[in-house]
Amino acid sequence: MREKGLLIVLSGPSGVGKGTVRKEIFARPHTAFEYSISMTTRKPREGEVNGVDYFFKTREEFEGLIKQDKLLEYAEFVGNYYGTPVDYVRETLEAGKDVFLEIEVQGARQVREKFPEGLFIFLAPPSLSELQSRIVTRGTETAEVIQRRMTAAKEEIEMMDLYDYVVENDTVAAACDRIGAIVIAEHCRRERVSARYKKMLEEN
Ligand SMILES: Nc1nc2c(ncn2[C@@H]2O[C@H](COP(=O)(O)OP(=O)(O)O)[C@@H](O)[C@H]2O)c(=O)[nH]1
Ligand SMILES: Nc1ncnc2c1ncn2[C@@H]1O[C@H](COP(=O)(O)OP(=O)(O)O)[C@@H](O)[C@H]1O
Repeated sequence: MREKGLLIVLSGPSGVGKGTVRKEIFARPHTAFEYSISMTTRKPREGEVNGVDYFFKTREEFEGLIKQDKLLEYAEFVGNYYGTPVDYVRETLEAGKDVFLEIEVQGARQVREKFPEGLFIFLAPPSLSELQSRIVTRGTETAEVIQRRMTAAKEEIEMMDLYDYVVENDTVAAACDRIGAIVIAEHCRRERVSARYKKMLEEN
């Protein structure tokens, strides 16, 4: 039987650089993870494409998905719903491929309950002031939303101890290198005790 893929969850406060780091990871030539595109009720930002950045949904459509149990997890974040399509994740893991989720912390906590064997990585800012300046520099939010995101960020940072690893996003390249190294190490660690090796030993 083929090994199941690894579920990799990258989370952390808004504005820490999750999207930037994720894009860089997928731009690197040797990345073999499958990115799970989320559903959201947020309006597309300039340049965002439906089915590439997100599947953009109305509130009614999103609530329909919740009722039909089509989401592995979902959360309401700063007034919008965000959620992970469960069928895509399960099918891709069953096919033996690693799935990469980039989600906020409430969602990551729900995934932890359903997939405790997942690999949970918290992306941390070098400091709170650096976090604020990244949200401001991005320029996509109003002053009021920035303030709400900063308040949320402080609570989110308190949850970092629940993760398997904390990666500081000082530079994007270094953060991506660390995440790549963690995934390689986790594969080695898990395969050491995997069913495949146990079976080989039994057969000999
Ligand atoms: N729980 C959950 N959070 C998500 C999902 N997709 C994206 N997010 C998170 O929702 C938050 C807001 O995303 P977005 O509006 O794109 O803004 P940005 O990531 O802060 O630029 C971010 O922390 C994302 O990581 C999802 O499927 N589930
Ligand atoms: N390592 C970094 N150093 C400096 N700026 C960064 C770094 N990582 C991300 N940024 C910037 O911070 C802002 C927020 O990043 P983003 O990826 O949108 O965060 P998130 O997805 O966690 O909300 C963006 O303007 C991005 O260019």
